[in-house]
Amino acid sequence: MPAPEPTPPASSLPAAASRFGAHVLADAAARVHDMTAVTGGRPAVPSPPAPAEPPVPPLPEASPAPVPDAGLVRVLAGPSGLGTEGLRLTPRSAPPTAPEPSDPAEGRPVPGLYFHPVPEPDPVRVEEVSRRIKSWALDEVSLYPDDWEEDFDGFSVGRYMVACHPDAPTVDHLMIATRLMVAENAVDDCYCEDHGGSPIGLGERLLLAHTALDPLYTTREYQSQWARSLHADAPRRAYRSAMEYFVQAGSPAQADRYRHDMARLHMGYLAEAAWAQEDKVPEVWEYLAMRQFNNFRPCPTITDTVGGYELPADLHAQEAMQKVIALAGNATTIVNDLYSYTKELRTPGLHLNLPVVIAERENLSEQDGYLKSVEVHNELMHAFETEAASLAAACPVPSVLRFLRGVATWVDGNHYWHRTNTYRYSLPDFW
Ligand SMILES: CC(C)=CCC/C(C)=C(\C)COP(=O)(O)OP(=O)(O)O
Ligand SMILES: [Mg+2]
Repeated sequence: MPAPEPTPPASSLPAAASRFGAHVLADAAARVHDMTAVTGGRPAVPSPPAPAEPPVPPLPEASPAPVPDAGLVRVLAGPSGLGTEGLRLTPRSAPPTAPEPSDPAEGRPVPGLYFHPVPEPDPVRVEEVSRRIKSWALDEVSLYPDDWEEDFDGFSVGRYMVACHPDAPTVDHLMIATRLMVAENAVDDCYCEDHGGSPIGLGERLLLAHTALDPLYTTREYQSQWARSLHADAPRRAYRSAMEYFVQAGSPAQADRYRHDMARLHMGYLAEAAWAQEDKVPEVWEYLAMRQFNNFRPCPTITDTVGGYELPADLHAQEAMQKVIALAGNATTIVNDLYSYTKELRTPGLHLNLPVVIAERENLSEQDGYLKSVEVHNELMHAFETEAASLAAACPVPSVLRFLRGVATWVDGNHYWHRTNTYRYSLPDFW
């Protein structure tokens, strides 16, 4: 992949530097000027079995330069609520967000949900990603037995990832996200949920699988036993292989960011499992805390790797960015609670999700628990957009702006996938 063209930092950098600490922004600006350093020292795309790249039509958003397109304008536009006027960078009359899909896929949105439509994902890319991910699943990691094929296809991971990463420069970049998404779901399904999962012994399984992401370093005798264990089951094979590709494509800091996000995810799975073992329905805030960890966060936070650039670690670590990421992850995950509500009602036992927990803990009907969850989601989305707009204004470094745009696009693509995945999800009859 050719290195992206360097983009000069925005002219307001000195003003932002006075608020953020000159060293942080000076470092960031230096890295933005030297974007080739980001991809120049390592392969831009993973090298394990590298199939030939088919011709992919260039996408309108493929430019590495964070020019304010519709997605970024929306981030920068911020919310419209009381007291948010000062945070908005574009006038309230800013043009509408994303174009309406020309040939909309099926599936209706949750009534009253605050979301942004996305353009239909590029069908050429969807087909190619779908073809390659199946070949990876079957030939490289032996992910599933024959009778799971329908569920694998019904998950439509190609459509999901193409919708969430429209700025990926190549299909190889999209595959980085797609493998990880499939591996993450294999762990959830096989260790925690419908495909043989259980809360019993989950801590052990998750910890051992985590070492496929964050390797064990030990004595020679035990090192080889550990290395063999990574091939022992489908979730570990998938984590190991997907991480190998990711590490080759990203920087050490990006890999470390991902490992940290996955440790968060595994901690969230454990809290959910503990409540299942105890038959406990947590308080609503406790559920929301668990769901901030058992969360889609590891997916939007790789948007820079998939986009072929890097958000520097110090800009990723700043508190305002962490808040934006957490709010985005929480909004996307409550979207899952809403769209998967009926699927989860059908599973044995009480499957916790926000509508169920609100109804139970606040003595509401199922319908009112659901409708209140829609409001919770909408407030999270507005808070995400407010905080993103505020950060974009305060720290207008090109990689920050592009990352914020990538996270916002992921949020919208995630909603699109949930809405249109009628194989997996259906809405309750509440309206
Ligand atoms: C892709 C990824 C990081 C997933 C981690 C957690 C996860 C599986 C979700 C946030 C989705 O929630 P849930 O387990 O409820 O999924 P379904 O409702 O079964 O689709
Ligand atoms: Mg769910």
